[in-house]
Formats: sequence, C-alpha cells, structure tokens
Amino acid sequence: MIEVHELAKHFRVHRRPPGLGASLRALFRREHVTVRAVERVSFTIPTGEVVGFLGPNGAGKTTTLKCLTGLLHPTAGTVRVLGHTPHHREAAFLRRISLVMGQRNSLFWDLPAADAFEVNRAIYGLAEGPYRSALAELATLLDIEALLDKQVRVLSLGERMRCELAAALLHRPDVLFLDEPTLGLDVNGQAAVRTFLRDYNARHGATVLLTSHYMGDVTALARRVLVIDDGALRFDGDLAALVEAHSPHRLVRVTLRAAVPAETWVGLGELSSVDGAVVTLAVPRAETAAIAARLLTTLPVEDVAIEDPPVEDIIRAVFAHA
Ligand SMILES: Nc1ncnc2c1ncn2[C@@H]1O[C@H](COP(=O)(O)OP(=O)(O)OP(=O)(O)O)[C@@H](O)[C@H]1O
Repeated sequence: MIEVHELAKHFRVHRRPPGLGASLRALFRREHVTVRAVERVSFTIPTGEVVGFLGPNGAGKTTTLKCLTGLLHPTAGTVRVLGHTPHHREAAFLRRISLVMGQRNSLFWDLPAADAFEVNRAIYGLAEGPYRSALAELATLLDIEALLDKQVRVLSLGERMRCELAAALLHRPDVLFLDEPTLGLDVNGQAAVRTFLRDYNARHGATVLLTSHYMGDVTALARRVLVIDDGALRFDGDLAALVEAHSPHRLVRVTLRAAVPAETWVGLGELSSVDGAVVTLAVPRAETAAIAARLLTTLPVEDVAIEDPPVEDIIRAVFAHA
C-alpha cells in the first residue's frame, strides 16, 4: 500500500547568471531560486496494483519516486509506503522495496553478474536457501543463466538491464519502483522486460509504480496511470480512457523498397515524417488496419509498423485540452 498526501518537494538552487562579470559578482552575492519539483501531489495505490507514472521531461516523476523510496526528504506532505515513512530509511522498509533506474548502473562493472548478486545478498542479509531459490526463479524468468559468469561490463544494454532487474528483486520486494526500466532497449529487450514484470507481479502480487517514455510499457503493464506535469498531478485513472480521449490517432510507419510520388499519401492520413525510405503517417485510430492493408497491397512496401504516438505527444495532447 502506497499513500501520498499533499507531497511537495522543493529544491533551493544557486542561480548562475550568464557572462563572466556577472558570474564573478555571483561568487560574492549568491542568488537562490526555488525549484518546485513536486507540488501537492496525492494518490493511493493498493497492494498488488501496477500503476504507470507519466509526464513530460522534468515533470517531477523521478523526484516523486525518490521521495517514495526515501532518497529524498519531502518538503511538505506525508508519504507512507507499507506503513513506513520512507525517508526514515528503516532496514525493515528497505528490505521490502526496490528502486530500479534504467539510466543508472547499480551492479559492479568488474565483477561477473553472479558475484554482483552475492554483494546484494550480503547487503540484504539473505539466507542461502531463499537467495538460491530467488536467483533460480529470476534467472529463468529473465533468461540470464548464460550471463551469470560474464563480467557486467561486457554485457549488452539489454542483458545488463535483465541482470539489474534480477539484482533488484533477489530480496523479493513487495513494492517495486521502476524509473524508465526499458530505456534504450531494442524492441526484443523491451518485450522481455515487460513480460518479466507482468509475470513477477502475477506470481508475487508486488505493487509496482513505473515510469516510462514508451507507451508500450505502460499499456502492457498498467491499467491505471498517474499523469504529472510541472510538479502537479493532472490525471489519475484508467489508461484506456486517457488514450482514447486524447490520442485519436495511431502512427503507421512504412519502409519502402522504392520511391513513390508525394501525392501517394493523400487521403491516407496525415504525413507525420519522411526519413529516406521510412514514411510515418498519423491515421485515425479506427482506420488503422484498413489503411495498413491498403498500403501493403498498393505500394512497394518492405515493412509496416503500427504504434501509438509517443507518451510525450499524448501527454501534450492531454494538456492542450486541459
Ligand atoms: N537535486 C535537484 N536540484 C535542483 N533541481 C532539481 C533536482 N532534482 C530535480 N530537480 C528539478 O526538478 C524538476 C523535476 O525533475 P524530475 O527529475 O523529478 O523530473 P522527471 O519527471 O523525472 O523528468 P525526466 O522524465 O526528464 O526524467 C526539474 O525541473 C528538475 O530540474
């Protein structure tokens, strides 16, 4: 159970004016500004629910996750996770949560993954039996058996991310915070992480709060989303309702084998981008299949992919309508 009430986090930062003279003067008279990263955010997540946490860059997602895991002390408001106050950082709390940040590396680079896991085992004081069974389960689910003896630094990004997830879950946390867990992964890597997270949630009933820029992650895993912008919570509810209401289009990305005249695209949707042989059309949601079929039968098409617009675009549409 996660309970957040009127959470605020402000940062006081030193303002550096442009120009050498102004910078020198600022050495003696420091000016500060307050960054309101999170402002009066409230929500509750019941045990076992998977919730997507969306918002544009700088919206306050990571700051919120840091407050929920106790890495930051809230400026105001209250946060309770599993009945604990996160910033007290009690051992009993830390043993039951995990924070995975896609852009951070928590494993020791020079160690083989198996040894890096042993470090986590020591940190969490896991007994041999539960550790072995958690490792065996995670190694199978994440398909990392063959990687365990390899040095972390030689792993590919996707392989390393799967090892990071294993390391973060060896102590079987009840609450999992994921900040961009599929960042930079290719399509297969993203799919592997999503499938794993879904299985893990189904097996252990873990509560999951997940941020991602890939709409696919969020649609695959979460029914409910929280949308934050400029530090404030703008939406808390059903993802499908949010997408339907604010993203009437899907993107059809066509890779051509040969050039086609520009007028080909007239009536097929809105031309969103042309990058060499790759053309992206924004088409009405309900007509996606029909238009993709028409493209395949009438044009020299090598490949067609259908996607939802990036989360950022949907979020922007949400705020354009607000
Ligand atoms: N330690 C800090 N000191 C000063 N300002 C900070 C600090 N951490 C975050 N901020 C500011 O707070 C705001 C929210 O940042 P945060 O990292 O939470 O956003 P985010 O939603 O996670 O963005 P992104 O999707 O780009 O990771 C930003 O304006 C950021 O510059």
